[in-house]
Amino acid sequence: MDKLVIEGGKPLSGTIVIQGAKNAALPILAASMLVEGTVILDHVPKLRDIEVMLDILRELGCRAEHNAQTVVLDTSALHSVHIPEELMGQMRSSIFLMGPLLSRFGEVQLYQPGGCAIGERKIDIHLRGLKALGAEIEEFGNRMVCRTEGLKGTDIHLDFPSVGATENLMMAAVLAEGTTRISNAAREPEIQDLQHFLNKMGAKITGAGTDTITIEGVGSLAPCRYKVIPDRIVTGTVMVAAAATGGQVTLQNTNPDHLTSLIHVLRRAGVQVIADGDIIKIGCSGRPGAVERVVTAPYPAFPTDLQSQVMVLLAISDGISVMKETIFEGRFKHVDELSRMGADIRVDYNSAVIRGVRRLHGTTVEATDLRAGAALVIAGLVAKGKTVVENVHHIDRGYDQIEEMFNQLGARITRYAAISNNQVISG
Ligand SMILES: CC(=O)N[C@H]1[C@@H](OP(=O)(O)OP(=O)(O)OC[C@H]2O[C@@H](n3ccc(=O)[nH]c3=O)[C@H](O)[C@@H]2O)O[C@H](CO)[C@@H](O)[C@@H]1O
Ligand SMILES: C=C(OP(=O)(O)O)C(=O)O
Repeated sequence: MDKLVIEGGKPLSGTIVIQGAKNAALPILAASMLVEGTVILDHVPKLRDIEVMLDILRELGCRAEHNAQTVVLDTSALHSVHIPEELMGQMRSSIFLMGPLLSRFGEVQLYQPGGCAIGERKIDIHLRGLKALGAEIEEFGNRMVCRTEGLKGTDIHLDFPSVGATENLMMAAVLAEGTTRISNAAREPEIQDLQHFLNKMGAKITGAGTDTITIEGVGSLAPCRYKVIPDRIVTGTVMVAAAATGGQVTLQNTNPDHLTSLIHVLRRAGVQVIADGDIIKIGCSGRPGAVERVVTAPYPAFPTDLQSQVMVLLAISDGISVMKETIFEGRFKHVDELSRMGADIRVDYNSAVIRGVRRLHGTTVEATDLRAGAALVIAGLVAKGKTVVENVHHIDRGYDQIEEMFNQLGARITRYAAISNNQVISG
C-alpha cells in the first residue's frame, strides 16, 4: 500500500483550484444509465471511486472514457444488469446503480455494497423505497435480485434523510409511471446537482434542496452534457489545512454557500474566511481558538465528512472543544492516531472532548478511512518533524493526488508507492 511522508511545520500559502465533487459525480454517473446515447460529464475528478464506477459501467456494456476531467459515456450497447460482486464490494456508491437499472431495464442483480468502515451503513431505506415503487427484491445472503413489471410513482417517507437513498429513489422514480413524492428527503447540495442533471436530460423533478422532492415520471430522457459542482469536502479539507498550519490560501472553483456551517465553525475559532463569488480566502495567524461544541448532522448542519479534519484544528487550539458525531458510529478512528501524534482527545460514546495542545509531533500513523486519512495528512502538515501516513488508498478514493494538491501550496509531501512485498519506490 502507498504511504505519504510529510515534513511538517510549514504554513500553506498560494492559490488552488478545487476538483469536482466525488459525491455528486458518482450518482450522476449512475443516473446516466437511465438514458440511451452519449452523455458527457465535465469536472469529474480522477479518483479511485470514479474508476471503480467506470469499471462497473464498462462491465454492463457502457463505453466509458475519462480524459482530463471529462467523462464520455456511450450507453447504447448496455447489455447486462448484473454488477460483479468484486466491484460492488469496493465502494458504497455501487448501490446507486440499483434505482436506474431497475427503472430502465426492469431488473438488476447486485450485492451488498462495500466502502469505508465508518459504521454499519445499512441499505434498508433504499430497499423500502424501491419496494414502495413496485420493486420485488429477493435476497440470497449477500446477493440481491430485483425485478419489476414497471415502477409506479407513490409517496415515500424516509425514516432518516439518507443521502444515498434519496438519490437512488429519485433516479428510480424518473421513468416511473405517475408522480413520486419523497418526504424527509436529504437536502445535500449533491442532491440538487443530481436534480439539475436529470432535469437537463428531460426529467421533471422539483424540490431538491428541501425536505420534499417531487418527481413526475416521464417516458424517456435525452442525453446531455453536464458540469459537476465543486467538491465541498475537498474545499473544506484545504480550508482547515490552511487554517491549522497558520497559512494564507485562496481557493478557486468553490461554492461558499455549501460550506456555511464550516465557515461558521472556522470563524468561531478565529480563522479569517472571506467568501467572494466562487472564491474563498483563508487566513490564520496565531493559535486557533477552541470551539465549544460542533455537532455533525444532515445538511445544512455540520458535515460528518469534515469532522475528522476539523478535529485536527481543534486539537491544536487554545482551550477545550467538544465534537459530537451523530451520523456514523465508527467515525472516530483517527482519534487514536492523532493521540499518538500528541493530541489530547477523549472519546465518550459519540462525543470527543478535545483539549488543545500547543503542537503535534510526527510519527507513523494509519489512514483507516477516507476522511480520517485526510485528517492525518493535515496533522502531518501541522506537526513538528516527519509524519508517515500509511494506507493511502483510502485517501485516493476521494482526493485527486492529495500530495500534489498540498505541495502546490508549499507543503512537503512525498508518496512512496509499494510495488511488492517490502520493496518501495519513490512516487
Ligand atoms: C457517495 C456519498 O454521497 N457519500 C456520502 C453519503 O453517504 P450515504 O448516502 O451512504 O449516507 P446516508 O445519508 O445514507 O447515511 C446516513 C446514516 O443513515 C444510515 N442509513 C442509510 C441508508 C439506509 O438505507 N439505512 C441506514 O440506516 C447510515 O448507516 C448512516 O448512519 O452521505 C453521508 C452523510 O452525509 C456522507 O458521509 C457520505 O460521504
Ligand atoms: C464516506 C464517504 O464516502 P462514501 O459514502 O462513498 O463511503 C466520504 O466521502 O467521506
